[in-house]
Amino acid sequence: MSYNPQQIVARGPRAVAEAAAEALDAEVELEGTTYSILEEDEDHDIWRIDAFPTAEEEDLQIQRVLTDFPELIVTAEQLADADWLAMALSGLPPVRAGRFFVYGIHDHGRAPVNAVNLRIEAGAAFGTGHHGTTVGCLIAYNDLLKKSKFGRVLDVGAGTGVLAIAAAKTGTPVAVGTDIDAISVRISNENAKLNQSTARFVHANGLNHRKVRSSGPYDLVFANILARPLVGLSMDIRGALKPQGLVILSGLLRTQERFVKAAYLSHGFKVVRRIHRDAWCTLVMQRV
Ligand SMILES: C[S@@+](CC[C@H](N)C(=O)[O-])C[C@H]1O[C@@H](n2cnc3c(N)ncnc32)[C@H](O)[C@@H]1O
Repeated sequence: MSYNPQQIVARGPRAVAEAAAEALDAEVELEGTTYSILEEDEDHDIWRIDAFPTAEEEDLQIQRVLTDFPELIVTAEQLADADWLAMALSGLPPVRAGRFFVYGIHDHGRAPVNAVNLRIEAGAAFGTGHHGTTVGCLIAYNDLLKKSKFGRVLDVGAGTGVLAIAAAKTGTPVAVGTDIDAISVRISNENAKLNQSTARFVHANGLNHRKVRSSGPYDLVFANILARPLVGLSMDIRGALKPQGLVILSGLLRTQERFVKAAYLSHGFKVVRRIHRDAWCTLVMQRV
């Protein structure tokens, strides 16, 4: 029987929600699972995890991990088929991160005149700007832009394309993105057109594509994936960067910061900055 997609929501205090997020991340079988952790109610210390399983086994495994945290109140809602993720995200508010304002169709008309407006439709791709990792990348990039311009930017694991589109909309003439997921590549290219940006996306595992090689070397690489693939890609990212080039790494939990940092330090990078957001860490590192 086919699986009816559900949205699993778990609410509780920050420390418990963060511990549960770490437990989800530690499950190898859940490596590809889409979930987010956000502060819902600051006054009452209520944080929430939203998880979007796509198969029965994944659903059961998420629920099993969450039962180890009895302080969390867990609910599950049945979602309609097809564009279930877009539907789940359609009620989300727009996000402001530095100069960037990320919004969906439902907030068309609310885009401020003094912001770099990024209209991002999620469909089945990750990266509406609501996740701590995406926000971390946008904030890091926003601050780098105060001092530098980036002629060539690569976005590894583009999702909706939000980061490469942000680069193209802030003066980067060459912005290229890759994703291992063909649907994300299609959505990213659609979002690039929607935003009248020159960013272009190709289907690739990591940096392994002719267009990635021919468009480099890069001044800046974004890589918002997960800790283990980030470590695996560290040599390729170094090879794609110009000397003194920067990489913005995200997708790692705070608890994984040391592991990822060590790999990049050993390949000739230095730490420029780190940003903590929710349970997540964003690292800015420079090729030395
Ligand atoms: C956490 S999302 C980030 C999306 C977007 N860049 C953002 O910041 O919101 C990670 C994306 O990386 C892609 N991905 C995972 N492993 C990859 C790999 N080895 N090569 C390319 N893309 C990969 C996933 O398909 C997913 O779309």
